[in-house]
Amino acid sequence: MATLYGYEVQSTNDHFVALSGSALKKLVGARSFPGAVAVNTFPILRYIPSWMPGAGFQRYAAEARQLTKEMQEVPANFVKQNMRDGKDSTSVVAKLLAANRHDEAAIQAVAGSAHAAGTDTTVSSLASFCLAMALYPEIQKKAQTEIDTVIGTDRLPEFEDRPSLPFVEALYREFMRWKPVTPLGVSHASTEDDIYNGYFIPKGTTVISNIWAMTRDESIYHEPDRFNPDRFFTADGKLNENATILTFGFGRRICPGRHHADATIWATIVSVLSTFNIAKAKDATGKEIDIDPKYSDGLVSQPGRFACSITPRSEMAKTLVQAAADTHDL
Ligand code: HEM
Repeated sequence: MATLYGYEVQSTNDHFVALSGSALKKLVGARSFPGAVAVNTFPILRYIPSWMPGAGFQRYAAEARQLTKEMQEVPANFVKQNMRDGKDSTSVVAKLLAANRHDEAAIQAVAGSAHAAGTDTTVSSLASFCLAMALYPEIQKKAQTEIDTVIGTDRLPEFEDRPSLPFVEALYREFMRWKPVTPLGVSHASTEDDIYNGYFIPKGTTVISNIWAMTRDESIYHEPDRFNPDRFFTADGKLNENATILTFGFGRRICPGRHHADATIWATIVSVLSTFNIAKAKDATGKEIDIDPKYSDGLVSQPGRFACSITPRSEMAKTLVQAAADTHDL
């Protein structure tokens, strides 16, 4: 929201977040997947009137359309007001509006799709990171030891530190593999007849990339359900060449926001690892609460809610976090 609209999200009860949350629930939920609703397979069904039994998809689509429209318009209006007040010239939408080279509907759609594509996906990957850290404390400790050794404990990590933190890098690759955010990618249709591995694929066929299966390929990932960053190291302890994050998709339509996501997610995990401990939460008797959240179906798969405890690693860590919050007026 800050990059696109120059808007700093409130930590609770944020109006814009609530609005985009309602739209995204419809856009990336289970019904959004090809084949999940009969009309996707039999397009003629779209002529069924919305009042007929079995035409729930019509009402779903109408609600999704309305929410998507609001999700695009409301933050764009916020930018326009800020520009009139002389408060915003640096957000993506402000720059595009000021350049006056595209019509406003296109600008709203570009910002809306970047926001829609980048929000739940990033949140899902960070939730899987927290889950992995709570479930595998020894791996968390190893990453923290690397950070403490390379950076020390008296400053927060910077992007320039990234090449010096190979274990954090492997940890990032591993949770993006372990729980792929988009298990079945985004479907496409073939634009012409094709033959692949002896299979005839007629023009117009829906093609689904099974990212889930790729991340579970035992010939590459031994015991694929185990969270194990060490699988990304060579025998002599160097990061291996397997740096492709499959969950960003492939080819011409690969996620264009992947560099933004990669930077955001890396910066978040390295900052959290350097300053906080993530652990299983405890019940009133002090016993650890087991966690094994169910992941949602749909275009974007997210873990259900789970309890965990997030505590500062030290007094110095508290000071660093407070100083960063003060600098950014949070
Ligand atoms: C963990 C984070 C993310 C994941 C896992 C992810 C994944 C994906 C995938 C699988 C696709 C479809 C690729 C294909 O068709 O093969 C996609 C498309 C897209 N992503 Fe991302 N994405 C993420 C973050 C972002 C961010 C932060 C942005 C924007 C800043 C973004 C913008 C887009 C857009 C606009 C498309 C549509 C591209 C097109 O249709 O040509 N994504 N993403």
